Amino acid sequence: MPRSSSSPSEFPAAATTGAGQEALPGDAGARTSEAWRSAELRAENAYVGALYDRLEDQRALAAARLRETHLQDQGGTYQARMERDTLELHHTRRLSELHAAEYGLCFGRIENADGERRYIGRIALADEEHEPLLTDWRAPAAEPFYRATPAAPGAVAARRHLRSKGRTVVDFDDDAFGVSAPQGRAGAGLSGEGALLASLTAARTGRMGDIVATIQAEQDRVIRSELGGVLVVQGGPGTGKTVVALHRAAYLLYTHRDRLAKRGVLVIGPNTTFLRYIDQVLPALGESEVVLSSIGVLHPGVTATGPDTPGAAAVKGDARMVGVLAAALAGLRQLPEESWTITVGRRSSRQEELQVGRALCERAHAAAHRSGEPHNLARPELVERLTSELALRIARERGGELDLDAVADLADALVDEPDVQALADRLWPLLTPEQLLTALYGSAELLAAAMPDFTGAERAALLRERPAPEQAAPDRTAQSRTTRSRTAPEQAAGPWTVADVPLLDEAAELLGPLPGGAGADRAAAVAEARELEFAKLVLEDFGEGLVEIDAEMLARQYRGEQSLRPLAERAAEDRTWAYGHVIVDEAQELSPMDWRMLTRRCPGRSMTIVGDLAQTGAPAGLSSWGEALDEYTAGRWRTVELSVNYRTPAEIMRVTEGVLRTLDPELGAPVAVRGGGIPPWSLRIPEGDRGPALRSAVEKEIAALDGGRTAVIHAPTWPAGLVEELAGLDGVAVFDDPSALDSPVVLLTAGQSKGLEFDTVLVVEPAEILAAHNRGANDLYVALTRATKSLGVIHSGDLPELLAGLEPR
Ligand SMILES: Nc1ncnc2c1ncn2[C@@H]1O[C@H](COP(=O)(O)OP(=O)(O)OP(=O)(O)O)[C@@H](O)[C@H]1O
Repeated sequence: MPRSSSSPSEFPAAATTGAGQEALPGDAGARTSEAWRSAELRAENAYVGALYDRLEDQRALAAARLRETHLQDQGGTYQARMERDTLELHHTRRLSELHAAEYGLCFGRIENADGERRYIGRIALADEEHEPLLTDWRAPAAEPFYRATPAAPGAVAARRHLRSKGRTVVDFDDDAFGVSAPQGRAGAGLSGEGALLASLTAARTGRMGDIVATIQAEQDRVIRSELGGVLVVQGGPGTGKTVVALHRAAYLLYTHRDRLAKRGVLVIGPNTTFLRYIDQVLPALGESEVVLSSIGVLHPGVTATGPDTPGAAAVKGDARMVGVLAAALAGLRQLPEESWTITVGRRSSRQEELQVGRALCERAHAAAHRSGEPHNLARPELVERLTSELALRIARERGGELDLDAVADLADALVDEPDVQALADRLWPLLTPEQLLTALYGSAELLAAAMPDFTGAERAALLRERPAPEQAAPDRTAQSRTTRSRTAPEQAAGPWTVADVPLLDEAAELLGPLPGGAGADRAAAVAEARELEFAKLVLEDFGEGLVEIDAEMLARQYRGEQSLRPLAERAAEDRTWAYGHVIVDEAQELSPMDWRMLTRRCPGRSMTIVGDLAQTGAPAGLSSWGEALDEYTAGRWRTVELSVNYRTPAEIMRVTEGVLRTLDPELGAPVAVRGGGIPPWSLRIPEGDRGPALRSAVEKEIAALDGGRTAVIHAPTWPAGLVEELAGLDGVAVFDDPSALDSPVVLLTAGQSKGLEFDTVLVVEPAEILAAHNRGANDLYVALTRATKSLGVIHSGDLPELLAGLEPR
């Protein structure tokens, strides 16, 4: 190990009592004495203080380099400007990484039997002779800090967790291994129990924090699992799936930066409130290039805001919708019964009327199909076939010798004839994804033709008789480029719902870009390729170390596209962006159509999928992982299970047992890591006019709260009046409110509470949550497992038998 108690240089020696000394934990007297702890604390503070000094030096250095880069001549050659911008980005990132390490810079150390020790922290620091002072938590050398257990200590003889306030170490816990290892929780495999419990019992802030100091061994195995293939992390509530997935993102970017930084890592969460809940974790770990998104905003240019009935969501999520969209598109490509009449040469003295028969139209269709291109890109083949046949016919009808060059010129001229364009629009309309979906939802006839395998009720669930144009969100720019297309409906069926988004994405695959749209111009693509080659040469000059800068990014910058913008922004607006790794949280909620969209974003199939099948609430959600994954990665996905619940106290988990049994008698709840001391309770309120009764019961509970965050969780079927009754209470925010998580009390449905946690949870009318839909029991299980401290259930009717374990008040 690099730094031992006899380490050189003026850097303070680490605390002197270590595993190499006989006095480790077994010598209880020595280890608990106040004097010994104070001396240890002083030594740790000296060491950590010096680490902060070193951090300051590094910051000053990075800031100076950044300043130097700024001061460089702003002119210069193309290459010089590229180099300067590249360096500027590099130094800016380094500086933000150093700033992110401020809080809890160093949080632990390990020691081997020879007394050699290694300090573990948020980043790596070395002294001026490049001797390591602090090991990055993601480095292989830090792994034993997380993995060592009393049963399998490996080379680790002692481990210490440091607890700090600001830059001061205020306390520490020692785990010692070997013969003198204490029994109890540490014997059960918990690492850094004191630090862990302090973090678990702290009041919630409405934002998830990082757990870098207290990652447990089973979680560390997930975090450091290899990059390739699909890793499924199944675990009950509170087992740390979300937080572990986020740490895995940071770990993967550190370990495989050359492969991942340029393509980025995408994290998918269930909704924007959830994304806000987790959005500070990665920046705190020094990572700003991870894209946080949800299904509802994954298709560029669309933000899902509309609601779906459970029936509509189930149909839209069905894998058969792939065929439905293709059939709907085919249904919009018209053919004449016999023939259509068009007039050409309207603007000249030589107007001619032409009959365009069905056979010619079919040949034009066939030509477009043969191109193998997506719909919009195939249209030129159709137009080519039409105009060349029509030109030939006109030439023949005009008589005289057939001049092939003249025929070709005539065909070219026909392309711009309004009637020919109108004909092409009927035969093969240019379409945006929004227009295709709007056409489908707006026509019972098209739904019937495109959905023969669905029931009448399923088709009716999609029908929107009265589209709401004022809420429509079509791509107006795209539409204006397609002014020739008149066949497609002009109204959109917005607002789009979350379940529409993968359908829009699928439609975009089928349709391809519009002429003139991004990606459609092949000449521009050639120019782009040339610039890309040049940018690659510039990056080669820099050598390694600037891997986070992408040649593509540089090339775009000099095309005037400001591509040194954060990766998150560039990726979010590019539908064809291929991420290096995709992490999906609450993955059990995703429909087959969602999976199709996501796997398109990850052609390399390097994915981490975390979820809990017992919590599936979505109508098209999963009952098994194979349902989603076999189609895309058959035989290439692996599963790990997390088994310890860090969130929910044992008393609350006992109450959930009945609900879990109804979901699946085979399912076992994760083991709660701690008891909470507050027995979960139930309160019956009078049935009659329950609005005011509920209001006053909830109000009383809120008034009795002792700080922290509280959730009031209700059924999704509640009438608006009842929601308003509670939302009107002092300090209560509703889920959709952007500042909901900052409010002391949030009112939300069981489905919305997924992934979140609160100090106190009040579940109101559990029977209604159970009855709300066919996955009501899953929703109730989610609601009951959100609390870190206390759970109360308020009900007017009889309490469901499943909740027999509650103590009536
Ligand atoms: N090793 C750990 N150290 C400290 N806190 C932890 C640790 N593991 C998990 N936690 C905390 O436990 C809580 C639950 O974690 P998380 O939300 O990631 O669980 P989950 O498995 O995603 O839960 P659910 O499926 O119920 O949404 C969080 O507050 C998290 O920070």
